[in-house]
Amino acid sequence: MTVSASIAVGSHVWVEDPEVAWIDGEVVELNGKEIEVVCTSGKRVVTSAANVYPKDPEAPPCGVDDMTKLAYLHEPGVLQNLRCRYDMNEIYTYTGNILIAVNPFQRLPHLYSNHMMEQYKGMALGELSPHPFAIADAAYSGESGAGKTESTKMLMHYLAYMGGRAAVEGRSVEQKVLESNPVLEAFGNAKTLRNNNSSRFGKFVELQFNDKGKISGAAIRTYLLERSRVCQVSDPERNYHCFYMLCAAPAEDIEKYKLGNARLFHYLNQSNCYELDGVDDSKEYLSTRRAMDVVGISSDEQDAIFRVVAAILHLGNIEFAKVSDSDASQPKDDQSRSHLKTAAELLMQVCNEQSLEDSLCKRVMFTRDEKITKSLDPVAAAISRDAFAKIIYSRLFDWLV
Ligand SMILES: Nc1ncnc2c1ncn2[C@@H]1O[C@H](COP(=O)(O)OP(=O)(O)OP(=O)(O)O)[C@@H](O)[C@H]1O
Repeated sequence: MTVSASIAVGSHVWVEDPEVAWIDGEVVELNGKEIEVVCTSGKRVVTSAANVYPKDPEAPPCGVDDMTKLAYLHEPGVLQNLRCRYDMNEIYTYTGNILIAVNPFQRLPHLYSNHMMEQYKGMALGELSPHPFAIADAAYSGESGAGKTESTKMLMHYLAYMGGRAAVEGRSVEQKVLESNPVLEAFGNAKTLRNNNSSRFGKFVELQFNDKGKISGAAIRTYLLERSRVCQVSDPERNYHCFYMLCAAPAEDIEKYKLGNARLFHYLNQSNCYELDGVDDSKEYLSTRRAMDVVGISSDEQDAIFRVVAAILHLGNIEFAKVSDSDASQPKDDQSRSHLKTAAELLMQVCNEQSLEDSLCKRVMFTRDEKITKSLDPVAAAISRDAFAKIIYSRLFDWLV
């Protein structure tokens, strides 16, 4: 940056110095393109006007915590600011929302205590002194719909592009890695008030590279899937995408899983939202199946996955009624019985119809020397049904991951 036009006798400037990088001084003489500066060190320097930078005489002596507050954002200005702060053990400085750290070459434990974490929790960037906790907090608390998931996918695409083409049989590793996204989204994402494709779980993705810099695999860890959504959806949100996809599957699959219109299922019809703008669930079903093929989920496994999804929808439609003259409950009518039978069939080996009914309508307690079976009333049976649906969905999700 050349600012020679604004330089006059008396101007405060920065002059390059072979020993200390930049030294400040006052212009005492202008001589064509050459200027003479008396430095604060006492040294007199004659240099080209093009080689000096203006110095802000009003810059605060302790520096500023955000470089964007500097009058001049040039190299000597930036370095001077970092130095003033460093001299006061202020090793962190912002430039907008970028954090600059200067190595203090000493331990500063007071900066990283639990008390500090407590302070930064939920604070907007810039409200407190510059700190890595503030950056971590901003990254951690990116609002729903801010673009975390999409940005992660772009990053994965780029890294896969840079480190792609590892030679393996069949599909390339990077394709498998990338196609894991739509599979997880089908089962872990849902429409919320703020985001039509909101991730309802936390995710940590580790891409692994071999010694030639090619992608060799990925490890994905997920945290805390929102389970309550499986049984409870508030208008105008939706349950997890996979339920709607399966209800929009081709006719032979609908028949196989004994499904139908999403509006028929209690776990879906608590909200009036069934479709998403610009999304065709029948196409999404097929593309999720394709992504599962790419990831390496066999067709038997895919069938088992969707049987569990369908079984959950049938479970949700089982209503309970009181057995006359007792506290016990049973499926309310033929329709509920039929859903119970279908759920048991879809879950196959896991349970038969009677044991499924018992598990929903009774509670078994073990004491030291006996087993006590207690009948549940219809309200408690419905709670136990929902708990069962949530647990099998979250186990399915964990298995998929
Ligand atoms: N870079 C982008 N290009 C195009 N669309 C985007 C981009 N980032 C976000 N979007 C749109 O915004 C929506 C929300 O983004 P995204 O799902 O990434 O948010 P998020 O921060 O992960 O939210 P949540 O915490 O709810 O999962 C996306 O479904 C997409 O439609």
